[in-house]
Amino acid sequence: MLLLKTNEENFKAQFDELLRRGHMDMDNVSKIVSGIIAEIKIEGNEALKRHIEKFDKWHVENDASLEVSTDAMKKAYDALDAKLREALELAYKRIYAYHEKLMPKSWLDFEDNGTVLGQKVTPVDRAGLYIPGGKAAYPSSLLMNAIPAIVAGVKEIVVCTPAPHNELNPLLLAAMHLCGIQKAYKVGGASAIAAMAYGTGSIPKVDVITGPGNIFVATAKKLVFGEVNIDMIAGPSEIGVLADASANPHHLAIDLLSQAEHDEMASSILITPSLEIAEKTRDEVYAWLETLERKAIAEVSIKERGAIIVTSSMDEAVDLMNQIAPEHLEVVTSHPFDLLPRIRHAGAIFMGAYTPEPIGDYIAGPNHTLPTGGTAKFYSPLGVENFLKRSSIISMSKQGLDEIGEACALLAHTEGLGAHEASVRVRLKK
Ligand SMILES: NC(=O)c1ccc[n+]([C@@H]2O[C@H](COP(=O)([O-])OP(=O)(O)OC[C@H]3O[C@@H](n4cnc5c(N)ncnc54)[C@H](O)[C@@H]3O)[C@@H](O)[C@H]2O)c1
Ligand SMILES: N[C@H](CO)Cc1c[nH]c[nH+]1
Ligand SMILES: [Zn+2]
Repeated sequence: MLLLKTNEENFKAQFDELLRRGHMDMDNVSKIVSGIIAEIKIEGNEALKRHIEKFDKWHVENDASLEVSTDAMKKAYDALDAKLREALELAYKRIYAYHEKLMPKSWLDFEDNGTVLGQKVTPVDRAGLYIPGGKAAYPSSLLMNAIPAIVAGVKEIVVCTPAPHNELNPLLLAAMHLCGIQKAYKVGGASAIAAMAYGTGSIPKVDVITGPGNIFVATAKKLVFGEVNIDMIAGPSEIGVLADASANPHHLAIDLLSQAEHDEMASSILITPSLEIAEKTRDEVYAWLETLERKAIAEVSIKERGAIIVTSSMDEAVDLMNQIAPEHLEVVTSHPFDLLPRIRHAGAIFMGAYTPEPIGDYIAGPNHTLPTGGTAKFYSPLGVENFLKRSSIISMSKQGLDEIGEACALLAHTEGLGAHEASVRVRLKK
């Protein structure tokens, strides 16, 4: 794990290199992914079956074996241990309640002259949810993607998730039952994204694709954008931590590893003005690492994309963190809310010593599908709005048209668009 100091001569070059490593280099994988997309476009299910055999290591007998039965979902739900079911349902309720608050409204505004302006909010007809499942199963991602779609009122939800060796995690199946999923397919990676973007014999074409995934998934979403809408680029997980001398290095270290264990390409960066916190946290990272089941993944991630930066002030730490724009940002300082106004770019912000990032991954309520690779500078967390679109409503009264029509006709005339001008002028009071 790199330990950098901002007062060192070559800091700027080292920081730029760190940013470059953290920001996903999609160009390298886009050739592979373009090939996969082209095969799905041309061959549909036949290409899907080949890709599943290659990447998920099972033989697909026929088209029907791509489907996950609702019966299997119900059986998994019924077989859940009572405590686990309670935990799943608590997560469902909290995520649902949070996303209900995000719901934008249709509205109409009545002007005195009889003109009515407004907006109509409508869910998309069909949404495709990608639920990752290569290195680990993500029942939590199923909740995080399905619930906003349900709250938005999407009628048809399609789920794609890889099933390595043709096996699906029972909690994932149970979560599908809880969310009332009717259409789910055992397909992963770029093939799944292409299948939902273009449609195959089995998988229907959708209007929007949401959900996180590895670099192949993130790149595929970028490449099919335009054919369908996408939520964002939500690739390998990231955590940034801002800490002062009040923080507990034992806690900071395991928080950094919580994201490193997702993927060799995950990144974890602590920025602090305290050299003591920096050094102790680095030692704690290596101590914790030995205890992890997913040590092999976390070790690569920490080695290649892990860093601790010591700054001369907290202001400088915040500035650097804004440049990184991490997916998750923990603020572990004695007065975290004092820093909030200065924090500009992060997918989700976790405030204070008792808000470990994983509480947001599973149960707090806000969405864990978040922008990565620096894209928190312009993307927001997944929300109901990703499943909705707005139509504007305009209704002019005769008086209303008389009041603003002349100005409109003049603008149209000046643009040289005579039909536009006449369409308004022909209705105006003589
Ligand atoms: N940003 C977020 O909101 C968020 C949330 C949860 C998880 N994640 C991330 O999701 C990712 C999950 O990754 P995963 O790999 O476990 O599952 P995944 O479902 O994203 O990817 C598995 C699929 O990748 C494809 N694949 C694997 N190797 C390939 C290769 N060499 N060439 C082409 N395709 C290949 C296969 O089709 C496989 O089915 C992690 O990076 C994790 O950090 C991000
Ligand atoms: N931290 C991930 C988002 O980057 C979400 C997740 C799901 N399960 C555990 N973590
Ligand atoms: Zn996580």
